[in-house]
Amino acid sequence: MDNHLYTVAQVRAIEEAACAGLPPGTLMRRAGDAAARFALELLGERRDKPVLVLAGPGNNGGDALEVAANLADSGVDATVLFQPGQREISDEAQSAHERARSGTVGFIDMLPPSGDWGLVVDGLFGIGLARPIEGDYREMVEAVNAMRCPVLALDVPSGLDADTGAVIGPGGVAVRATHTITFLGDKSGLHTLDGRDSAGHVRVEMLGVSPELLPPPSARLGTAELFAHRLAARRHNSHKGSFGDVAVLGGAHGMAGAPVLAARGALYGGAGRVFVAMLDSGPGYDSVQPELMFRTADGFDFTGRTLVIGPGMGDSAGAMRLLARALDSDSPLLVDADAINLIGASPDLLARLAGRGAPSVLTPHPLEAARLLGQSTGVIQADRLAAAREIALRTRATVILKGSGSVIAQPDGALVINPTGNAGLATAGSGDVLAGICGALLAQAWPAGEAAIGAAWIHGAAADLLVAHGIGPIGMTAGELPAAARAVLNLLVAEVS
Ligand SMILES: NC(=O)C1=CN([C@@H]2O[C@H](COP(=O)(O)OP(=O)(O)OC[C@H]3O[C@@H](n4cnc5c(N)ncnc54)[C@H](O)[C@@H]3O)[C@@H](O)[C@H]2O)[C@@H](O)CC1
Ligand SMILES: [K+]
Repeated sequence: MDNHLYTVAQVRAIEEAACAGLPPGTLMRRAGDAAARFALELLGERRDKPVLVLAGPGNNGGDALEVAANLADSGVDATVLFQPGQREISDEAQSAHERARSGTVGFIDMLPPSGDWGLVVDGLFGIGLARPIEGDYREMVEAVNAMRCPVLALDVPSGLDADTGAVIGPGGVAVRATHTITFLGDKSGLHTLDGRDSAGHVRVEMLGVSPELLPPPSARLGTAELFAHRLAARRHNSHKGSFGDVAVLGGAHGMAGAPVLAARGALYGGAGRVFVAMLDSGPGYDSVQPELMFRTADGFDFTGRTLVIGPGMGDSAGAMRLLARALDSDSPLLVDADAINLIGASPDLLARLAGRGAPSVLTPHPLEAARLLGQSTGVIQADRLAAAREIALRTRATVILKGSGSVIAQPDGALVINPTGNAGLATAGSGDVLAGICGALLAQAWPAGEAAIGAAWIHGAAADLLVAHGIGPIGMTAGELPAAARAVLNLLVAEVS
């Protein structure tokens, strides 16, 4: 399947199974063929420009040597900088080396100070990188990252952990590629944390391996197909009661903006009616969005309403009481921001969350996730998939761990990485809007898992739509997201109707 993600251990197992039925070197040759074709595509009209191929000490370097030989066979001026290590290279890489040497490939042993390359192919390290990149290799990576031309990474951008998306450190570096062709299965690390910046556009090349050899994926990449069956055109004969009520609970004194943004997210996400139940006295209405109904949280009836709790809620005793009441309710519940911090500090609130019967979604950013697990943010970011899964297991809730490549984890351990969105979302209030959109989907009776996957996808696609119209990423504001999310949602519904 297109959206399956595998761990490095799984890819190694796929390789082993595939190799068993093939003559030696077959997979490397296939990788070299596919990557050379991709390189030619990227060169396009600029085939007269020289291509620099960096080949490292392992089989990733072998792939690179195959690419160089293929490019030379196609008439491209290919130059290889081959940097073997202390150890002997594999037989396959040795054959690739001999092949490249026997043709018109040029070999250099250091990078020229300048070069007008049409493309750089990064074949320094793949899934076998075991420690931070240092010395000559580091200089090569830094030189590539300073170049302006397209960079095609083979399998994995050198320096990146293909499982976690972290730059392998301490003090490591990673290639920032414009494109990555990844072999024998897509990998989670290309899509979260530093993965998106390092990998660029990812193409998956299965090297002709039979689908029967593939294990169940360890995670999936989010796609609209994962929630498309929840998208339905609205019946003419419907009314506001048909699409559920959302109540945003939060808004301590001086913090009314966050719940209002969440409420707008819920309104544009299609909820029938949206309330803002303020902890402390706040605005009586939103002059930009007068459709929102303001109430005081004290005594507000939760019955039949989807609750979004936390935006701008603070950590007062009143906030804790309100949260306990929401957790004990039968309402679908989205827990965000300050409410997550309160749960992180209180085993009692955590137990109430884990014991809920109604759907629950948690939307922590890495710092909130760290508080929940009693860890540092560094530990969370070092393995975002593991952290999201652990929170989902402990809370029995669906979790959206926000950040580049948000990770959605279900209590049964299933993982999805959201592929939409851009750096414009790194702005105050964008998380509040996400919470509101997810609340709206819950209110429209989407199960928690699909609501979380759908909300993350739509929220990111809204930001992508804004960028496509020149609104961001720089200067994009959270207040611009709800209307864009509405456009995305209606486009999706039109596509499936
Ligand atoms: N796994 C597969 O099925 C296939 C793998 N292929 C390629 O082979 C790659 C994996 O090959 P390898 O296992 O040889 O791994 P790599 O080529 O990623 O690198 C491993 C080599 O680098 C050395 N090394 C690791 N970290 C280092 C560091 N920081 N500084 C210096 N040297 C370091 C190791 O000692 C070893 O020699 C894949 O990423 C892919 O590109 C392809 O040929 C196609 C098939
Ligand atoms: K690489």
